[in-house]
Amino acid sequence: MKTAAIGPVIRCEKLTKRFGAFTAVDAISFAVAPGEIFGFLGANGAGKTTAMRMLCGLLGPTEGAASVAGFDVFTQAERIKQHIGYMSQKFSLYEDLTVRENIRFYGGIYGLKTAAIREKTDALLQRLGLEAERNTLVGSLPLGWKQKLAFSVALFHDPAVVFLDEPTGGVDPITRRQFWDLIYEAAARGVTVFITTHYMDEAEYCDRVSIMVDGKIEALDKPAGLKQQFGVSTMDEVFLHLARGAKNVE
Ligand SMILES: Nc1ncnc2c1ncn2[C@@H]1O[C@H](COP(=O)(O)OP(=O)(O)OP(=O)(O)O)[C@@H](O)[C@H]1O
Repeated sequence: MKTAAIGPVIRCEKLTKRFGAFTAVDAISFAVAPGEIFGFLGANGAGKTTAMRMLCGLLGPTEGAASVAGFDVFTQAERIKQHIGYMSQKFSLYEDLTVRENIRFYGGIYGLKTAAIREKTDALLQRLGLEAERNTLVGSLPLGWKQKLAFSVALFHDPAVVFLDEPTGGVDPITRRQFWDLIYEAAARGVTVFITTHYMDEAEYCDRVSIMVDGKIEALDKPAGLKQQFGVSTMDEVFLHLARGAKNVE
């Protein structure tokens, strides 16, 4: 289900969220192109999850404007939910269901027909190299495999955009790199990828990276551009440079 909209798939203009007197997301503006891999970085408490929840149609903004896949976050939140995939830190696969049962369950939730689910399941298992594990309980899979499966399930209904909230927590850089092969494949098919991460190796893999500090976007560019801007050689240093001045660190 791709959007017919031409131009940015995600667009924010001074998007703001206040909780009482506290401004968690402070007038952020940016646009993300179709097929782009957009890294959304910031220290704990910077406001990333709040911003992401607004873009997913899960939390009403206070002010500003934003659209995702051509739908308005204020008035068309339900339409947004149909056109996005979402993978949270604690991805929502059922540990006590098998690989195949999980895929069938989510395919059903996304409204796919049984025949389509069967066909797509076979293709998915083949792509992930999990054919032999189709009847294995998800709870007994290694964490890296669960993450890959959760990502694939988030893409099962062919969304225009996939939001990934720290999708690779707790695995080693090699397993993260394998996960990123799947991200690149999805982006090459035109899926827009919006990803939060605390791993700077992952920041390097993004097309562009924004860095949020105390609710504001303090920097946004390609990784090479950010390093040049701050006169440093790693994304770690860029991040430390910006996050050091933060007030709302949790
Ligand atoms: N429902 C809420 N009510 C009041 N304050 C909130 C609420 N949700 C978030 N906040 C505050 O907003 C700020 C931003 O939180 P948010 O979870 O968006 O940060 P984050 O950048 O995603 O951090 P993390 O990396 O830890 O997930 C924090 O200070 C948090 O305490």
